[in-house]
Amino acid sequence: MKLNIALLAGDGIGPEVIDQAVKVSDAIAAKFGHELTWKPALTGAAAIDAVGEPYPDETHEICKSSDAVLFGAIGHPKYDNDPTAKVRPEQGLLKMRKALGLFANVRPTFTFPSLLDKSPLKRERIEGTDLVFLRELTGGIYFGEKGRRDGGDTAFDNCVYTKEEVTRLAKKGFELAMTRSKKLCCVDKANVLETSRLWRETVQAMEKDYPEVEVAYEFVDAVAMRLVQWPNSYDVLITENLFGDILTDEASVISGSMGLMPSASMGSDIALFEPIHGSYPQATGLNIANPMATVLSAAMMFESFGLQEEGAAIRASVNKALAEGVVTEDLADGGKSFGTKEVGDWLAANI
Ligand SMILES: NC(=O)c1ccc[n+]([C@@H]2O[C@H](COP(=O)([O-])OP(=O)(O)OC[C@H]3O[C@@H](n4cnc5c(N)ncnc54)[C@H](O)[C@@H]3O)[C@@H](O)[C@H]2O)c1
Ligand SMILES: CC(C)[C@H](C(=O)O)[C@@H](O)C(=O)O
Ligand SMILES: [Mg+2]
Repeated sequence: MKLNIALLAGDGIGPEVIDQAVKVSDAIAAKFGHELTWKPALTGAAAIDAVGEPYPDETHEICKSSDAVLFGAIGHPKYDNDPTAKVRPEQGLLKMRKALGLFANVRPTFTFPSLLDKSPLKRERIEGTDLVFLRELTGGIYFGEKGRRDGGDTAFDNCVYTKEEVTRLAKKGFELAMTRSKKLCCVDKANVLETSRLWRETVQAMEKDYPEVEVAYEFVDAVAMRLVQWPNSYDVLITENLFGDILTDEASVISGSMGLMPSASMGSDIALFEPIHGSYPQATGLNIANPMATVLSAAMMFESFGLQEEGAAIRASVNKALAEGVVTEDLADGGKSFGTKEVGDWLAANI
């Protein structure tokens, strides 16, 4: 297969982890006879520095004309520590998601056999965990009207959802549930929020179209607790943008590290693949960041093209590295660790 992939490395550890995902993907292409063409493009703080905006038109054109996008991470402390900055790297990420129509963010949480005793949660709690969040990605409080009034002393962020936005995300959730254990959990705050009541009523109305799917409705605060208490009681979870952002970082603890969890953002045309973590600025240039979340995002990318064997080969290489202790310091428990690049080299060599 010939594939053009837009490559948005971004900031902080973004370029380091992206390099490893490219290396592993190139090893896959060589082994399985594919032709990958990488199309690098600017985003985030790096794009602001270069051209004054975090998601330039040129980057958008490159994304649109590619078969998929592989994304590292964006964000820089100079913006995090300056709440008054008007142009921010994160705006680029949000603009990109909206412009590419990436409304469904698929965030799986799973465990790795060799890491079951590395999680801060007990083995018997996490063993067998294999759940998927479908996080709504282009609506809600992230995209509602925001601003200040009263001379700047009052701030507001509106949370807005339309029935159509809920329906298209929930449809993906029901469809995914049908391919798995037919269990769907709608996570909301319908006891308080009007937008959540719209979510609940919309999902309830869709139940009749999927009679085999058992739907549970749970409040987000309770899910935050049960997720770490009984993670393997969940399978497919659908939720709005902000709840999904928070719960998926929490869920990464189950696997053992933020540096392990991949994601796919789907729309009607193009899909984007990215780790769920950020630019981890403290690690920039130190060759210590875990590249596996980005490498596994590349596995999801191959699988999205129907290339299951290719995805499986990447997952097998990651599992082997974890089992043999070829890990970055986040998983080394103070013992022997390898650099970002060395883990990437090992993964590519073991494809
Ligand atoms: N999708 C994105 O690009 C994205 C996601 C989250 C945060 N951000 C941005 O990243 C910057 C830093 O945010 P943050 O510190 O809250 O989140 P972060 O995900 O960058 O880091 C949080 C913590 O997770 C761990 N971690 C993250 N990635 C890791 C990796 N690859 N290997 C090992 N450990 C890893 C580290 O302990 C780190 O301190 C901010 O500017 C934020 O806006 C971007
Ligand atoms: C950086 C930020 C805008 C982003 C989000 O909140 O969606 C990040 O936390 C993520 O999870 O991709
Ligand atoms: Mg996040």
